[in-house]
Amino acid sequence: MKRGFLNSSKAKARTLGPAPSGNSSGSTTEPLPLEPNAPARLLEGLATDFGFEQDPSSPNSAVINMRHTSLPSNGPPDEPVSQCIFYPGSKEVLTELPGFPQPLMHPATPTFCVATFSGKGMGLVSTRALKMGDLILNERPLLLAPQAMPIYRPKNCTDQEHLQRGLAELEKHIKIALERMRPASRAAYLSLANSCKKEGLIVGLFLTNGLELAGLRPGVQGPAGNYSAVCKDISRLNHRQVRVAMKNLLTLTVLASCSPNASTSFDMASFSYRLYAVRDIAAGEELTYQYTDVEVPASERRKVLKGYDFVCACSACKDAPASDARRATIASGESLCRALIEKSFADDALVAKCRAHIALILKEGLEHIILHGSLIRVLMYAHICRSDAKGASEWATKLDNFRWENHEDVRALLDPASPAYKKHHFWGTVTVR
Ligand SMILES: C[S@@+](CC[C@H](N)C(=O)[O-])C[C@H]1O[C@@H](n2cnc3c(N)ncnc32)[C@H](O)[C@@H]1O
Repeated sequence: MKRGFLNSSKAKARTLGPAPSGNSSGSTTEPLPLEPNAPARLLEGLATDFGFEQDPSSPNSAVINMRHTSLPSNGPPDEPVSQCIFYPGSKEVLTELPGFPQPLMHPATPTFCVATFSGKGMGLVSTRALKMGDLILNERPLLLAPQAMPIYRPKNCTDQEHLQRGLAELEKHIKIALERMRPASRAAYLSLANSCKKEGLIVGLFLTNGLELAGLRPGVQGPAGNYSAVCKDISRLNHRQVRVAMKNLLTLTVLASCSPNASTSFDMASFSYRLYAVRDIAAGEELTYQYTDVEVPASERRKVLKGYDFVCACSACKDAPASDARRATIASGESLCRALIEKSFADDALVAKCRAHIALILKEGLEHIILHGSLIRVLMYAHICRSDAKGASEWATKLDNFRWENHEDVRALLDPASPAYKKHHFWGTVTVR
């Protein structure tokens, strides 16, 4: 999953993109009656599903038959049913997964609560100390919808008109999804923050609170296949953290950050987001999430965050020249990984540079970025190549904590005495002088 909430209004306009060719159609289907809050129905599986008929009298509406689907869980009756507005084929991507939908997995003891923050509205706060890699929560979306509705674009339609039509189409579909929601889910959706008031309540809430989800539209890469998911709790995550006084543990202090302390992964099999701590988090710390690419300069981040109607006052934004320089160096780290791989991990100077790069990443509070995991991986290999199981297992342990990322399974390498080391194809390939 690509991280980040929806981008700025400008970027949203772009995601409406060129309209696919084909027949035009509209949503003529009457909304289904509200789903009764009946557990028995939940267990019937994928209970309700309907497509949209073509409407030749409405040539400017959707050109693809979107499918409204309720995705119930196989878990306890109070687990939310997700209302989904699918492109054709997306539902099948999910339902063909073994055991779909698999149950959610929850932390053994509660990890967070919702609190109100001055100037930021509500947010999430840790209620206990968390370690890097700890699961904070696992949540199924209230609503999943395309980031932008595929609509027909007449020849002389301006960008602005096209955007407005797309948003109107999106609103039409979200209204149907809201009518199909259980009352508690609908109330949760409607209680979220709206920083896109110009777009109206229904769409504004979607744009403010959606998390991008890619890879669910068969055969389509990029924005035209992307969805956005709105969740009850994860959508409450703010972008910059503050520390709140909790049980007299901490005083109120504004901490750094375009440097989030939490990150998500989307698990298709349970159709849910998992939120993980990306570094150790103290009890009472606000949980934060990145809304925009944090490797770009502060001025670019500011433009995106303007779409969310706030100016980030974190230390990286405040001391932009120094932080931008460090982040530019960090962004160049991919070439370091490549160079070390090209040298078959044998170059000690490159190994030292990778370590220094990780130190810089930690200094900037960018533990969650993909590059951090990549550097740890190449260092783990460098130790395996030098027949150093102890050193390698320390990096493997760090990599194993990257639960928010899909990386190779390193569990067999956590114990330095594991026989997996001597069998590893890199074992002993570099001679230590
Ligand atoms: C996805 S919502 C986050 C939850 C929201 N605070 C609430 O009350 O539900 C995004 C909105 O939260 C607010 N927000 C998030 N991070 C912020 C920050 N660092 N400073 C000020 N406002 C922030 C902005 O209004 C933003 O549009």
